[in-house]
Amino acid sequence: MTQDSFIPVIDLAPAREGDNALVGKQIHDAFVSSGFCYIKNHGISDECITELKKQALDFFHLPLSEKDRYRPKQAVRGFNALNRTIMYGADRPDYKEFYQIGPEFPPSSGQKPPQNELQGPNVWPEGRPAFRDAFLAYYKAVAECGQILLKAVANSLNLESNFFEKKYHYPLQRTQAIWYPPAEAAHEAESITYGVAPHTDYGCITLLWQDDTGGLEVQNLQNEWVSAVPIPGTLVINIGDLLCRWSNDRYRSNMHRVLNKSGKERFSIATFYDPDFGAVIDPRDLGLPETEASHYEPVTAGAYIMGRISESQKKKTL
Ligand SMILES: O=C(O)CCC(=O)C(=O)O
Ligand SMILES: [Fe+2]
Repeated sequence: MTQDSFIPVIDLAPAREGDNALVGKQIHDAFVSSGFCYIKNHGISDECITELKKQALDFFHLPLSEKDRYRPKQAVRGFNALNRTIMYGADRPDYKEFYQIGPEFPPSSGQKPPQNELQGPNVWPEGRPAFRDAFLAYYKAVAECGQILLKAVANSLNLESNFFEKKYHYPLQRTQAIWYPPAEAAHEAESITYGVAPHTDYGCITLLWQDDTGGLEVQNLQNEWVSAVPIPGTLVINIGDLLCRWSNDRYRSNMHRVLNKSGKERFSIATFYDPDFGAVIDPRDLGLPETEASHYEPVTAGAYIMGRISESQKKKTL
């Protein structure tokens, strides 16, 4: 299998027009083997991406003391400084900074979802309305792309096209602007400092925009690292452990990592597009044949993701 077919480029345009069959087939093949694909015609405008990149880089280039005013009180909001996140199983922190936003549910919306650590007010840097506008515009645009993508994923699993819609009323969407500073000193001799240490994602689906620096690597079927090279005009899509579980292990939640060897800064935007806090994830939803036992008990998306976050935090030595 060539690297190109291992992480194929899939055109989302037919699915945007409501035709999910071809995209569903391509997604099926990609998620069974690598768990990764690129999508083009994702619908997020260049202006939207460029503006968030500009605003976020302006912020990341500020002195740490200024950025640190927006350190999260809650696990999933605001600014996270260099050397403060450690991947489960890793022996040292990731060499990255990130700024994260998530679902808010303002009282004016009239919606009363369950309150928990994954939902709540976002943190915004003072005096930077353009930062907030750019982040929120991207957050909305990437959610629209996620909804279209999930219809095709439903098709790929022989489910009704609105299967995921019913589990995504108040999605646990976390979007992170991620900055990997230049890291020459981080790659001396025997010691590797990862931008992100090898891991699988926790949730269902991840939509990633990366700049042209490179550094994202994915494990192939021989457990070798292959580069997910930047392809202009695309997003990288991968599935996480929760969709692997939901698919009764049909789909692969694949190991990946970031190694910024460029000597330059790298910028990416990761969106973890996950179901409602209370959505029940049960492999039996797939209509398993009688001969196929469900590999997992039902679990709610919120309990599962919170469990994974707190497990990873227990291992923190920071
Ligand atoms: O920045 C990237 O290219 C990937 C980041 C990633 O894998 C993650 O945050 O889970
Ligand atoms: Fe990841």
